[in-house]
Amino acid sequence: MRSLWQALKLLPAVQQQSASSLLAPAASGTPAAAAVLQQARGIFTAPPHDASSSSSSPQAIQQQQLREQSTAAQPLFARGRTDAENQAIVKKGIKLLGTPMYLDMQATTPLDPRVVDAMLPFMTGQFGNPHSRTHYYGWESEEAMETARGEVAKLIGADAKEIIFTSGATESNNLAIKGVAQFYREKKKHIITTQTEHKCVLDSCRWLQQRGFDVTYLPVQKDGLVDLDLLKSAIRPDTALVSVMTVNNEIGVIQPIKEIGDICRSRNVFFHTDAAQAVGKIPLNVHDAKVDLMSISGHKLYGPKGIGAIYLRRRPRVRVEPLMSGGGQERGIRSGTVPAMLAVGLGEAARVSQKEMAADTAHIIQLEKRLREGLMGQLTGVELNGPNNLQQRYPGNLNLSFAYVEGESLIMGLKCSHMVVLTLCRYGMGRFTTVEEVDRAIELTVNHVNKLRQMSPLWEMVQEGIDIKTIQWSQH
Ligand SMILES: Cc1ncc(COP(=O)(O)O)c(C=O)c1O
Repeated sequence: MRSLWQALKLLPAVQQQSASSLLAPAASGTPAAAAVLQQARGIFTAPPHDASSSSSSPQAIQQQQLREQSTAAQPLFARGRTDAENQAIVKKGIKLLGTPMYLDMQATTPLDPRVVDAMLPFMTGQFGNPHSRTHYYGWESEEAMETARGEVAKLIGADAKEIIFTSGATESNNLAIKGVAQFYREKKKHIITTQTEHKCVLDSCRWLQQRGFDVTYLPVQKDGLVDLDLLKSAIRPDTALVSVMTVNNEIGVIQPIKEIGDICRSRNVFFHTDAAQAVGKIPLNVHDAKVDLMSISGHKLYGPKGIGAIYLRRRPRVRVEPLMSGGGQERGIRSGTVPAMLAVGLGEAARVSQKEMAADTAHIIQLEKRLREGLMGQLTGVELNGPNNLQQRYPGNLNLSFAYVEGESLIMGLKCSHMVVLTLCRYGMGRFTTVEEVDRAIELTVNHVNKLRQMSPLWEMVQEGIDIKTIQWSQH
C-alpha cells in the first residue's frame, strides 16, 4: 500500500524544491543548495575544508568561489544581515566592537547550511505528522524521521531503536535522572553526580532529593576531572545511577567516560552521560564506554534548537518512567508529536558532524593554538583552566583566567565571550569560526586586559615587585 502511494508521488510541486530554489528562485536549478543559500541570503559559509570543495567539478568550483567571496566579505556574525542591520547592532552595543565575531560556541552553534537545506522541505510541502499512519504525508515524514534517528544512532554507535527524540538536552537529562530514579525507586534510592554538571542535571537531582532520594555530588579535581577512586567509594548497594557529563560546558574537560562506564557496569549501576557538548565533536561510542543513557542536543552540533535526543540502552535494558503523559509516541517514553522538521535537522547535523569531525577537529585545534599562543605570548598572568592537553580537553573551549583583572569589566569590554566567574573568560570556537575572528579576539583581549591592568592597584603592586600573597588585607 505504502509503495503504491509512494509510486503515485502525490506531492505538491513545492515539495520537490530544494532550499536553494525556495530562497533564491532566480537561481533554482543551479548549484547545490548550500552555495546558493549563502549567495541568496548571505548565510555563513561552509569552511574551506568541506569535503565537497575538494572536487573539481564546475559545481564545486563555483561553490568554492561563492564561499571565498562570502568569507572574505563578511565575518560569520555579520553574514545574513544587511549593513544597516549591522550598524543598528553596533549602535546598541550588542556583541560588536568594530568587527563582528562570535566566540560562544558552547552556548549554541549556527545551523550548518546543509542542515537548513535538509529541513526546508519539511517546513513547506512535507508537513505531515510523522505519527499519521493512514496517508502519504504521514509516511514520508515518518520515513524522514526514521532516517534522522538512524543518523543520530550511527554517530554514537547505537541502534536506531535506542534513540528517543526529545526537545533538547535539558529534557533528556531530566528524563534520564528523574526517569531512572523513579522507575527503580522501590529498590534503589541513591544517585551519584558531580558538582560541575549542567544546571539541568543538578536541578533534577535536587528535585529527587525533595522526594526522598539521596544524591552524592562528587567534587572534581583542580583540572575538572572526576576522581575515579572517589566515584568507586561513593557507589552503594542502593545506587541506581551515576551521571557524569562527557565534555564540560565551562572548561571543556573531557571526563574519562570509558573508565566510569567500566566502574558502573562492574557495580551494576546505570551510567548516564550528558554529552550535549561532546556529540559530533569528539568520537563517541556507547558500547565502548558502556554508557546506558546519553543526552544529546541539536543546537550544539550545528543543528536546530528545540530538538535533542536521549540514547536508552536496550541490552542490558534501561527503563525510565516518562516525564509526560500523552499519545505514547517514541515507544511510550516521550509523548507528543515529534517535530519531523527539527528531527530531520538533527539527523542531518549528525550526518554532517560525522563526516566533518576530523576536519573540524583539525580546524579547531589550529584556532585554539593561535588564540592561546597569541594571548599568552602578549600577556603575562594568563592561566588555562582545565587540563593542559587535548586528550583531556575539547579544543573548541579555551577557558582562561586573567590575573589582576576584574573579569566582569573584561567581559563587558570584549562582548565576545561568556562569563563564568570573575576573571575567567571562555572562548568557544567551532566549524565556522574564522582565523579573523580569533585574531580580533586576541587584539581586543590584549587591549582590554592591558587597559584594565593599568587601572588596577594590584597590578601596580605586582609591577613594583610586591608579592601580593604576603599582604595582610584589612576587612574594612
Ligand atoms: C552540558 C550541557 N547540558 C545540557 C544543556 C542544555 O541543552 P539544551 O539547550 O538542548 O536543553 C547544555 C546547554 O547549554 C549544556 O551545555
